Amino acid sequence: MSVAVLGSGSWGTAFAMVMADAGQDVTLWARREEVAATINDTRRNADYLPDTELPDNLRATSDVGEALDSAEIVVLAVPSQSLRDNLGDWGGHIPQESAVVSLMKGIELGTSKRMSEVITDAGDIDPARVVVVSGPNLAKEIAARQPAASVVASTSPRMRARVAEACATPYFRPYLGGDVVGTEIAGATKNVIALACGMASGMGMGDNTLASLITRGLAETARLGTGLGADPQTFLGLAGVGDLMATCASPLSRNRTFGYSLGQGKTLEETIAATKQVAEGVKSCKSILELARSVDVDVPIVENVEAVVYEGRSTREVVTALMSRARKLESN
Ligand SMILES: NC(=O)C1=CN([C@@H]2O[C@H](COP(=O)(O)OP(=O)(O)OC[C@H]3O[C@@H](n4cnc5c(N)ncnc54)[C@H](OP(=O)(O)O)[C@@H]3O)[C@@H](O)[C@H]2O)C=CC1
Ligand SMILES: O=C(CO)COP(=O)(O)O
Repeated sequence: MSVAVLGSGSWGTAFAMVMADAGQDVTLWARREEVAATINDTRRNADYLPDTELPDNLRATSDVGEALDSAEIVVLAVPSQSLRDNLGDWGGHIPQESAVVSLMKGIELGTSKRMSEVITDAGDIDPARVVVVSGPNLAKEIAARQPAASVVASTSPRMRARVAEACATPYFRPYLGGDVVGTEIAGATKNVIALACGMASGMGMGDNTLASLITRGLAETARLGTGLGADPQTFLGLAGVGDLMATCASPLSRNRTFGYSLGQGKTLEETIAATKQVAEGVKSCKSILELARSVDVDVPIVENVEAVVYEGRSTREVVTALMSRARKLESN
């Protein structure tokens, strides 16, 4: 199959490698010409995955028209907040019959839209063509070809089957799903919970704190998702608890690392300056909070992370705020 992957950061490159390993003919679009040239010349993405040798059936280009030409699957792997603008530039080139895959885990600022909604809006794509891939998929581990599983979700059985078939390898196992809303809410919200876990670790807190944050983080994620019409089962699966466990625990997570820096007492500005890759939760905490308020769902961990990032609250203050909330039933 002919596949275009638009975005050559950590996950775009690693997922392009997965699809090439699965036997597809893959073209990876890089916005900088020198990145495309280096990939073609050295078989490595020196900026993002320098230790990974990329297969020969993966080639790079900085010409989006060339990447998209006759693609049967178009994979989008750019930061969530730039997607709308990118689609404004690319929309006309996306082939009519292609499946359009979102790898992004974020919610758009200003509109509180999920990435599949941005794709249908800004790219003028039929929702049935959109497929979301989400799960515990830290790019560096996938690039090292360590076994992992993921959810390939779409309302269209045909489109999700096409994408799952195209990315199945001995080390990457796709599961099929129909709950696009739940899969996207799980993926975006876990980044904010990972920020909170990083903050706690940076402050020196141990495993009880992390387990409490992960468990209550899952509860508020599921509450938000079901409030938006998602299937509650999704949150117990790979895109839910699976991705939460990987991201909240791993030093490879950019969101966890960002939170850790704040927990250690670095300022927001210092932390942003030290962060070279996208940590989606930093922006999405605000859009997720707005989304939750729009459906009257309580998301206290998200709310407190947002207070640190956008309102200058200290990590100590938010620990006190979370621990002194009114008592309630665990199941509520
Ligand atoms: N990394 C991971 O482990 C995983 C990431 N994801 C999700 O995948 C998405 C992409 O993440 P990831 O690849 O890791 O991000 P990275 O930060 O590693 O790479 C971002 C990529 O987007 C490009 N880019 C940045 N700004 C723009 C813009 N305005 N227009 C077009 N391209 C732009 C960058 O180009 P340049 O190099 O020129 O700056 C780079 O190629 C995120 O939503 C993330 O949450 C999902 C699962 C796993
Ligand atoms: O989504 C991820 C793993 O599944 C990657 O998380 P980070 O963006 O925090 O690195």
